[in-house]
Formats: sequence, C-alpha cells, structure tokens
Amino acid sequence: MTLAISTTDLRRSFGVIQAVAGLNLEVTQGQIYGLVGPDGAGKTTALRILCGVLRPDAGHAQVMGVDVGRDPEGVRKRIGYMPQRFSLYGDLTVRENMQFFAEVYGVPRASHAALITRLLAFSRLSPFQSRRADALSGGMKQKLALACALIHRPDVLMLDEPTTGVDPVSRREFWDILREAVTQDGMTVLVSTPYMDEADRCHAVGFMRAGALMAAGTPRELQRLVPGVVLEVQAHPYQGAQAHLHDLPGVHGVQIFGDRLHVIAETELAEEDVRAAFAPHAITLVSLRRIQPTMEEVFMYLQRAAK
Ligand SMILES: Nc1ncnc2c1ncn2[C@@H]1O[C@H](COP(=O)(O)OP(=O)(O)OP(=O)(O)O)[C@@H](O)[C@H]1O
Repeated sequence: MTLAISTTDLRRSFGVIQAVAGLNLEVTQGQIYGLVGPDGAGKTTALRILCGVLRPDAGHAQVMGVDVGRDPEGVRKRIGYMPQRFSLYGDLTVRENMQFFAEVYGVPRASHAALITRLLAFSRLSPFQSRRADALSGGMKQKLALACALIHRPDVLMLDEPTTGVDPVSRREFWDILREAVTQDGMTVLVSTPYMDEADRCHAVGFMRAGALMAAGTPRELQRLVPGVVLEVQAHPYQGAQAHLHDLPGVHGVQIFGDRLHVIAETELAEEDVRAAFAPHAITLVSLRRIQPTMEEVFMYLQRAAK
C-alpha cells in the first residue's frame, strides 16, 4: 500500500482562527478519497496546503513523496488542482481553454492535439469543442475544468467541491468520468464534497471537523460506527407514520427518504409493535427491513457525537 498523500500534525491559522489544526491524513495511491465536513471545517485550507499554494504553519505534508513545504513547485508539477472557482476563460472555446492550460502546464506542443482529442472524448465534450466556455451549462463548465486540470496527466488530482450547484444528472456523469480517470490512469483523487451520495462513491472518506479528522475509513467501515440499527419503513399514508414511529421505545430518530422512512433505533423493531402503533391512526405498514446507514446518517451521527 503506497501512500500518495500523507500529512502529519498539519496546522495553519488565519489570525486567531485555526483552519487546519493537527490534520493526519493518509491517501493510498489509486484511491478516490472524499473529504467531508461542515462549512469551515478546514477542507479548502487543507487542499490549498497540499497543492503548494498555501504554506503550513507547522507539521508535514507529502504528495507522491515530495515534501510540500520544502518543494511546493515539485508538488505542483505532479498534481492537478480544481479550486472551487476554477478560472476558465469565458471568451475562449472549449478546445482553446484546453490548449491554454496545456501551455501553462508546459505540456510539449507535439502532444497537445492527441491529448486534447483524448480529453474531449473522455469528458464527453467533443461535440462542444468550438463553443465558448461562457455559453456552456454549469455541468459542462465543471467537466471542462476537470479536463483542463487533467491536461498534464497528473499523478494526483485535488478537487474542491467540484460539483456544487451542478444538477444531479451532470453530477453523476462527472463522477463516472472521475472513476474512469482513476481506473485507466491509476491516478489518485482527493475531493472535498458536501454531497453524501458522492462520499459513498469514494474508496475512503475522511470526516473533517475543526481542522482535524474525526473519523476516516471506507464507507462500509464508517457505517459500522453508527450504533444501533437503521430500519427502512414503508407505510401508507407515510406522512403520519413519522410521528408514531418516533414515539416507539428505543427510537432515536426518523427521517424521510423519498417515499420511505428511515428509523434509527437501539435494536430492531418487531413488526407487530409497529402495526400496533399505526393501527389506531389507520396507517398500514407496507414493509419493514434493516438497512445499512446512509453516509448522510453516518455524517449526522458523527456531527452529533462531536457536540
Ligand atoms: N484566507 C483566509 N483568511 C482568513 N480566514 C480564512 C481564510 N481561509 C479560510 N479561513 C477560515 O478558516 C476556516 C476554515 O475554512 P475552509 O475554507 O478551509 O473550510 P472548508 O471546510 O473548506 O469550508 P467551506 O466548505 O465553507 O469552504 C474558516 O473559519 C474560514 O473562515
């Protein structure tokens, strides 16, 4: 298991604010590692340090064996970085933007055409290569930004909330492209995201809070941290069911997921007890089964546990 990224007791403050406060992060080569956490947890600051654009106050960080503090230039050559506000050139076309970034990253001229053709196909942007970046949809802009960040074939890609504000279909497509990049090129990805369904698509996830990791592991490992059980309930009509489930002994929370309810309880509920609670209110129990907690539930549990 070779580490692509590692940090030891990394720290960075802005005045009295400790944005990164003792971060110990380990990302294995070839992984998609998701960084999640509430606003202000320090995700952006950590990414900026790892990209060599911000100096840490203390601690160590290595990217592909290169020390970020000692050789930020060496790190920048090996990585692709897509900040929250990635600067595309609105009056340049899709192809011209790619060309521009190829120049900036010092990609040899002779390989520009082949690389751009590959990335256009890869990012599903070939049909739009002559369109000005300004005229692209939000999802397409993000795909173009991704293609530009990949133009110099980096070993490690760092993405800061790359799909925020993008519609769900484009978000899924963006992630399919990302997965392909990792599978085909063996790249490592460190991505911060506010979306828990995206965290679920990562090989490993780190929950950041107050500048440090409070939990890290595979999505399955993190699910096991949630005590008790999660039950999925289908009931008809389900609107009233929520309150009555809440009243059952041992139930800690009930959430609506589409047309289903997720019940977080100390132990499994007996079907007859649920039916008995529903009966006086003319609510029918359609199904009851135990499920794995979603990453959203893991996140909420960790948030509660930290308070
Ligand atoms: N350049 C800066 N100057 C002053 N304070 C900053 C600066 N950058 C970040 N901070 C502060 O550091 C803390 C961590 O911010 P950071 O942006 O790293 O968190 P985040 O987890 O990425 O949150 P978000 O998702 O909102 O971007 C916040 O309190 C933020 O206000």
